[in-house]
Amino acid sequence: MILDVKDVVSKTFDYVIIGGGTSGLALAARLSEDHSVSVLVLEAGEANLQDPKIFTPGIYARTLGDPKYDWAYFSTEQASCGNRKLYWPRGKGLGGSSANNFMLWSKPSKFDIDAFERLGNPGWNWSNFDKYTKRSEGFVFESMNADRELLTHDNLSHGKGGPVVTSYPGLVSGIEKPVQKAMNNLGINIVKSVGSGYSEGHGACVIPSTVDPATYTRSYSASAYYEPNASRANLSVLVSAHVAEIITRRNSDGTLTGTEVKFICDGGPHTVKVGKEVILSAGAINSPQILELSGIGEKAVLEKAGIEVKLELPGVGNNMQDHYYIALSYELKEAFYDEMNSFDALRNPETAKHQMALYSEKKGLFTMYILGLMFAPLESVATEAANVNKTHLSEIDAGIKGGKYPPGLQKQYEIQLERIQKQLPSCEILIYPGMSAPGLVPEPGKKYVTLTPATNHPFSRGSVHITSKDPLAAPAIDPAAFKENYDLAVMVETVKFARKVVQQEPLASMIKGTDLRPGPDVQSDEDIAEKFVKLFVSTTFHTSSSLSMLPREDGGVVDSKLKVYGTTNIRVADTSIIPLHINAHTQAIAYAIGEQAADIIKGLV
Ligand SMILES: Cc1cc2nc3c(=O)[nH]c(=O)nc-3n(C[C@H](O)[C@H](O)[C@H](O)COP(=O)(O)OP(=O)(O)OC[C@H]3O[C@@H](n4cnc5c(N)ncnc54)[C@H](O)[C@@H]3O)c2cc1C
Repeated sequence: MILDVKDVVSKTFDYVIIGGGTSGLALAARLSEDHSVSVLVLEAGEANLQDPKIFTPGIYARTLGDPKYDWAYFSTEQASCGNRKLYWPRGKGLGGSSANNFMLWSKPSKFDIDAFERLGNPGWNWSNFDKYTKRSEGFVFESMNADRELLTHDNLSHGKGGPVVTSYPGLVSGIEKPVQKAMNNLGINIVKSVGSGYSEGHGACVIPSTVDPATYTRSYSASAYYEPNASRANLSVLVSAHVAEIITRRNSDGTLTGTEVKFICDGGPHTVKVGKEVILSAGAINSPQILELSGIGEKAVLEKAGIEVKLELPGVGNNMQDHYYIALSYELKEAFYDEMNSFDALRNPETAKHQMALYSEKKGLFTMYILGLMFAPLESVATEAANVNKTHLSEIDAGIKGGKYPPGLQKQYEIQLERIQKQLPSCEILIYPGMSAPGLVPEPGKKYVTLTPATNHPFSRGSVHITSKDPLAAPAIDPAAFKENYDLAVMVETVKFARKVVQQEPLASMIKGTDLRPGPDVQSDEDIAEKFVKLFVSTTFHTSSSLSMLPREDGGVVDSKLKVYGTTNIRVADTSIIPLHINAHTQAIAYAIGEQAADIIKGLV
């Protein structure tokens, strides 16, 4: 149940979970299945339960930038992105980023998950990942979905009984098939599903979203893991409780034990006592921030911020990775308006009102969500792949041979080079039915389609660190996007491929003119990089790895039991533990991490 601050202050809870987000609530629900233990979740945001802004597909983006739902961070100035500060949304409130994400449910390739184990983490492999994602997923194949030729799925790659409901949309836009066919003309396979983990799953596909088709509302960690268990006497939640620090005791062997958690609520600082463990699930931006505020991290960072160094752990806040995307929007020809549904219509208040009335009958545009994706290796999208590899991977190779990289990073790079050699997918294109290019405004009455090229396996590594001892101050997020030239080159090639796709039939005949941005004048690789990618690229919001699960000597922060090195009872369970990024969107893995963490803490694995 949701408690009042006075019911929490100075009390003891066996497990104190910091952050009621995607992984945090999955973990809280599983731990509280054991009625003999008490679990407290401290969430900085509000409860926001049963909030139409969160649960209505079609208007989910409206929570972005609103401080009630979004931390709305910005990165530091990025030299390789036109000196821009990139907007960096993170979900705030119960559900965390599962409450404001775009709801796509995607799973990576087996190779990417098995890489976790190869990097020194026993038990973090495909077979366990598959087990835990299936434990969280409740896939529903809704028979009312008409287009069975498009809406393929691989029954075996979905969980059926889990609390997070996934489904295909009630209304399909109609643009996916022409795009798939256009991609197919360029040699991309149309595949039944990419969820099985095996590399043959590459290609153009459709994927489900976390929407319950019984109501066409978002299924997210608050509705799936918290609300059904809210009446458990041993599951307590305090919202609007901003955690400032984990208070620790030093043991005779030099290790630290978390004894209390300090948080700010109702204007004042308070503490709660830790009975057994404290688990950080504040996400890839805020979990490192809280560790640093607690005196655990890189010495220089802590000292600069005026924080006493209690435990030197240089990996904290480093090795941060992300995916990046850019949008190419196209106007559709009027002749195709009748057969194409696009989100653009919802910008008209009258149409939105009409569609909302249809939504109450589970019909119309509010039951439509993003569906089409493509995952492919560089070789499938770029005729220039061999050149790109030769030019830019030789820089990485030379760095490895010259001992430029620390040993932990070198091991990650060796795996990344191997996956490139095996031609595993790292380029992605998402099909958005409508205009979705930041800063571009659609003309009323018109319909658009947007292709969003994205890159999944950057060599660049960023960081997130505190710059002050004020727990309410935003940390400095430095993604170091395109620090490695290879990452920029892959993005440029994926953009070029997307442009080729729209020149293929049957899509070509449906498109009016060229991309609205960057437009026909921007053609050379250099121009695409300088005048488009660097100026308009965005995070895909899949920030990871800022508290990497790796051996300590490889820059790791947590071990394979998710325990922070040098501590006896502080763990991390969220996407910050991912040691090497994956070729999938990250909510499925965030749930799987919460599930696996619960089994670890319960001593089941
Ligand atoms: C806009 C957006 C769109 C996305 N779209 C998709 C998508 O379509 N598909 C997909 O698979 N993935 C998507 N993602 C990514 C995915 O949602 C996230 O990777 C995942 O949800 C992160 O889970 P987490 O548990 O690590 O963190 P979160 O879910 O972000 O949880 C962290 C929680 O900790 C709380 N917190 C932070 N600091 C404190 C503090 N000091 N004290 C107390 N509480 C604190 C936060 O408020 C939050 O509730 C998207 C993400 C965003 C932001």
